[in-house]
Amino acid sequence: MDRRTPLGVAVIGTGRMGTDHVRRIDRVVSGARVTAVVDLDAERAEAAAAGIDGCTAHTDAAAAMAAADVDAVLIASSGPAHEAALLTAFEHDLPVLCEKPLTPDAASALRVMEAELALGHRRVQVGFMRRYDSEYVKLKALLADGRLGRPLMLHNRHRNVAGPPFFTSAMLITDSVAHEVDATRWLLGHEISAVTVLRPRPSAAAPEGVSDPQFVVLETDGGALSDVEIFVNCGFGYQVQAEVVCERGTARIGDGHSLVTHTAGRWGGTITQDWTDRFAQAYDDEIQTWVDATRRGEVTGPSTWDGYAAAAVCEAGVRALREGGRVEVHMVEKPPLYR
Ligand SMILES: NC(=O)C1=CN([C@@H]2O[C@H](COP(=O)(O)OP(=O)(O)OC[C@H]3O[C@@H](n4cnc5c(N)ncnc54)[C@H](O)[C@@H]3O)[C@@H](O)[C@H]2O)C=CC1
Ligand SMILES: O=C1[C@@H](O)[C@H](O)[C@@H](O)[C@H](O)[C@H]1O
Repeated sequence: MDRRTPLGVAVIGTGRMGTDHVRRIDRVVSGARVTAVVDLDAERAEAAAAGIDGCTAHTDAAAAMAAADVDAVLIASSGPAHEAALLTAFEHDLPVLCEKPLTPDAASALRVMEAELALGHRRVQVGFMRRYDSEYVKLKALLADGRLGRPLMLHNRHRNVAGPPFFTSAMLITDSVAHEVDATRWLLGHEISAVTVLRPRPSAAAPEGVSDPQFVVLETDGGALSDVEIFVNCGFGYQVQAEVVCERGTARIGDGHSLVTHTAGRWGGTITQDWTDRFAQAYDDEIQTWVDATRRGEVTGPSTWDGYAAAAVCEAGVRALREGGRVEVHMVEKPPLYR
């Protein structure tokens, strides 16, 4: 595309994430503008379009994607709606940034991958934004330079203040641990081969019938272990921490010590309360990188394969949660397009 023309983006889904991405494209990143917004809830779509010059509001994603001023699509609808939006975007051969999860299960992720393979070129970047977080980027670089030796274990903690009311035990894995699944694969460069889920007694803050917290153990094909404490009703803050244990040392991120105060006989800092705060820089860099690559005619970042792999691992995790024991992950062979 002409480098002087901003990329026209249709944002599908204007709930919490979609509205934040609309703001980001409109006010933070360069080289793009929001030309259409879509939500099943017409009032939400209209509210998101209000005040943005030339932005139209729709309730039907297909109508928005057919518009002449739409060059690319950002999907931020709920997970089960992603597949239909992705397939429509492929019909128009439009580049897509799709929020995680790519789709909620491995079979639908595979259908999306097959449709992209039929196009013959990559079109999708999946919204695994931790790959753009400055702390995760530093950890990845440290592991890549080999100074600490081979990684043996990765300890992850993922805590939310309170899960949404519709969250089930399985969603702790498919919606939340999905991030650690991708971070583990990306940091270590391994595929995940088996999943075990252990459950302590539920917190009194967990809704009736929801297993929260959970302790998920991921085994990798490179012989490493990655464990994840997921606790979505911890009540006190939003914390995402990771510590890698290597042959010659350890490295840790996510302690949130950017400002520590000492006063009145106490010391301390603040804890972020949600992802829009903790990962603000990561979302900004993720969307800017997507816009820049799309304007160059390239697709970079987490691919449809990565979205499929995460879905397959999470599906094994949900089986392990329900049936107990260790469940192996089965995936199709990686197609050459994603190697
Ligand atoms: N990367 C990250 O850290 C985060 C990612 N997410 C992901 O972002 C996506 C959206 O999550 P939230 O904004 O929290 O949800 P939300 O429930 O606030 O918003 C979803 C919106 O999509 C709309 N929608 C549903 N089906 C639709 C369809 N077929 N066409 C058009 N609109 C449709 C709903 O009406 C709603 O307004 C999910 O995939 C979620 O997993 C959410 C939170 C953080
Ligand atoms: O993706 C996200 C949410 O969908 C999920 O529900 C939260 O647990 C995560 O922390 C957040 O990053």
